Amino acid sequence: MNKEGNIRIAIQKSGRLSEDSIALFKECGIKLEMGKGRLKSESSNFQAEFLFLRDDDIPGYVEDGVADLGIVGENVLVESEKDVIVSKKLGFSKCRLSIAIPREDPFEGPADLDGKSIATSYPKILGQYLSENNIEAQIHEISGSVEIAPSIGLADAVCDIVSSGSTLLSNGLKEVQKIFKSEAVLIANNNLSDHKKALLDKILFRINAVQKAQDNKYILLNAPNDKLDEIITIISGMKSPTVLPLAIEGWSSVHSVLEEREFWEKIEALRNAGAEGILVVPIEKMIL
Ligand SMILES: Nc1ncnc2c1ncn2[C@@H]1O[C@H](COP(=O)(O)OP(=O)(O)OP(=O)(O)O)[C@@H](O)[C@H]1O
Ligand SMILES: O=P(O)(O)OC[C@H]1O[C@H](OP(=O)(O)OP(=O)(O)O)[C@H](O)[C@@H]1O
Ligand SMILES: [Mg+2]
Repeated sequence: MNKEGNIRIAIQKSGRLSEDSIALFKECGIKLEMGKGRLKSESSNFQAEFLFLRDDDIPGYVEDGVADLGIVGENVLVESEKDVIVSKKLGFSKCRLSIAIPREDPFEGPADLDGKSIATSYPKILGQYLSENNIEAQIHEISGSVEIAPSIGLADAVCDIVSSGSTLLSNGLKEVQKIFKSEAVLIANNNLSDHKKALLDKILFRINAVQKAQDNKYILLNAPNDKLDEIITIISGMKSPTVLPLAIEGWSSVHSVLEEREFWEKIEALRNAGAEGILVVPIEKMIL
């Protein structure tokens, strides 16, 4: 394999993004070895080299071209103010940045934050929110364990990552304002060579197939032949459903693809239309 031709991909070494980033490349059929303490690894079956880094460093490395691609949370990307291309939203590590205050404090609206101090690791995103809403608050930048700040008298409020809300709850805080929605994104350097652009396209093609498969289910069912027309309109599938005769006279087997988001409504409609023996199975890859 041509070493110069490898596309360099930066992923988080360990943390909330690591497992899903590694799983994504595996599902795309791109092998990557991870040894203990190993910070760089070349794929054995794709022209790619992986760098295992702290997530905060990834946008800068991709902007500078030290890495060609990277996976990072939108929160870290926007806070970094680096100039890179967002190639794909990846749908994992979904979270939000929110302002939270002690549970017992009253809160009528964002104007209540005027004159308050807010601890955060995201001073730029918070600063933007405050200025857009004409709130004069003091930003107190800290690098971690932000939720502790009000209880030790460091700040009146916090602005940090929230997902389930359990960290806020266990620190006596309540979420009062969501200011930014985030998920993991694949970012790319602005000046990729044509060769690397072609490798990125290959990766994106595979990611799309993996994501499409995750959003869809394969469905098999039995139906009396006089109900086929109605059933086929309910599950039209990728082109049209496959219809095969059953050994028993007057019945057919119908195979199709269903989108996860409309799954339960369609199942109900199918049952009402006379479908029986409905089987639903996951799809591993889906190429349109
Ligand atoms: N509770 C959560 N639920 C979902 N996503 C989260 C959660 N916490 C963080 N994230 C997302 O995952 C990213 C990485 O979080 P993590 O806690 O691993 O970062 P970190 O401690 O700064 O890691 P590093 O050591 O690489 O600097 C965050 O920037 C955010 O996008
Ligand atoms: O709303 P929740 O589901 O409780 O998640 C939010 C917490 O998750 C993250 O921390 P993490 O657990 O990754 O630890 P860290 O602070 O060491 O990064 C984040 O910094 C919040 O503290
Ligand atoms: Mg970090």
